[in-house]
Amino acid sequence: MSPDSAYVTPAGSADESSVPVSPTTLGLAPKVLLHDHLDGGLRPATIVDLARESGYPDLPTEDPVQLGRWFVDNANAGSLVRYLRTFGHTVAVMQTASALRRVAFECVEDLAADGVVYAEVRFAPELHLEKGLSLDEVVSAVLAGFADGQRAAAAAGRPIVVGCLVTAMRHAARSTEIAELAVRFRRDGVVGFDIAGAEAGNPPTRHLDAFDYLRANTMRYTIHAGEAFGLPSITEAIGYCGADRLGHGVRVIDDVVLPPGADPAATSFAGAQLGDVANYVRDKRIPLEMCPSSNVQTGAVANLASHPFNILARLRFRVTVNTDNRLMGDTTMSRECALLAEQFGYGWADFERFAVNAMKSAFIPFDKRMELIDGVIKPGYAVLIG
Ligand SMILES: O=c1[nH]cnc2c1ncn2[C@@H]1O[C@H](CO)[C@@H](O)[C@H]1O
Ligand SMILES: [Zn+2]
Repeated sequence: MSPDSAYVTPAGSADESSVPVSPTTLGLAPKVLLHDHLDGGLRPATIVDLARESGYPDLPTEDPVQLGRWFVDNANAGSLVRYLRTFGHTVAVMQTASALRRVAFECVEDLAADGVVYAEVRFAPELHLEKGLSLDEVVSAVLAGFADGQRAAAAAGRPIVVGCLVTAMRHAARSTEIAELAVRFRRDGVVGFDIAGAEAGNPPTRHLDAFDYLRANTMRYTIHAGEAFGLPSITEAIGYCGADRLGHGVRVIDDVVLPPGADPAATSFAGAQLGDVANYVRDKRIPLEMCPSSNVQTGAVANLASHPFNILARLRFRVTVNTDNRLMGDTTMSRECALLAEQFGYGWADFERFAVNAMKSAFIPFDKRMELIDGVIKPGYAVLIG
């Protein structure tokens, strides 16, 4: 998509003083990102540097442009399991404190440059122990990089607040240890916990001890659910495991019956019938961390046009827009917004709602969320709406 192609905001959704919604202006809008993987967002040139430094011999190419292409091509796999294989190369070069700190710093720099004002970035500490770091050393290195990045972004006039989520891999058996790690670092920048990895065959109920521990310690958590696997995974994540948010959650649409012939890009879905699970998710305002491009890449949806984002947004589920993996999707937060604008005709009021939804759903304290909503997000969209 060319950076200059502007869309026409649908008639009636904005007045004439409004700045047009385009990839460029979306880059300026204050955005809130809740679902972004640290090991899915490296700059290709950094991977090449780190591979050279550490003697990692297995990169498919040392040309950063071709390497970036390689990740996208291989992540366009139509299957979550194949998509996840590409992480072998990024995780391989993130095995020292200095590499982790650099990747975390650059992540914050890239998000701030894209107009993200609040982000929760996640990664799985257990994957970064190959060269002898301890779990605590891994988390400390990443938090140091986030702190460096936030200082640099503020100095550059693009302030951003970043919280860290620690992820446990759902096929492994370390989730309680990782939950304890999250709680241990709660005063230092870890704001929550997550489980990720191949969904089929690894239901969230395998990790009930970890979720019990987190709740007993009043720590918040999200669960990747309803991405590669259907509604039962969502039912487990919320009903048995008590997830505060759902990573993706797209399959909640399986519990919504639309009137015959409904167009997924419509502006209203009057007459839609929600089942018990969909009602529970909507009634309890359980945030859906939706990642449009990633869902197409893994085959969770056939294409963007058939993505349930718009249906769920119009039915007033608490939808949020996210990147998942910027490297594998060759994407950014503003690009994900631009794709949605193009597909579903969203204007600034919609993007403001998605940003406020995400900010309300963040795992930082209420007063900090309100500061960002009232002090940054609302004034930012007021300028764009005109
Ligand atoms: O969309 C996803 N679904 C499930 N797991 C994922 C997704 N994206 C990344 N990871 C997994 O999370 C780990 C920690 O960041 C990554 O190493 C990858 O295996
Ligand atoms: Zn994810």
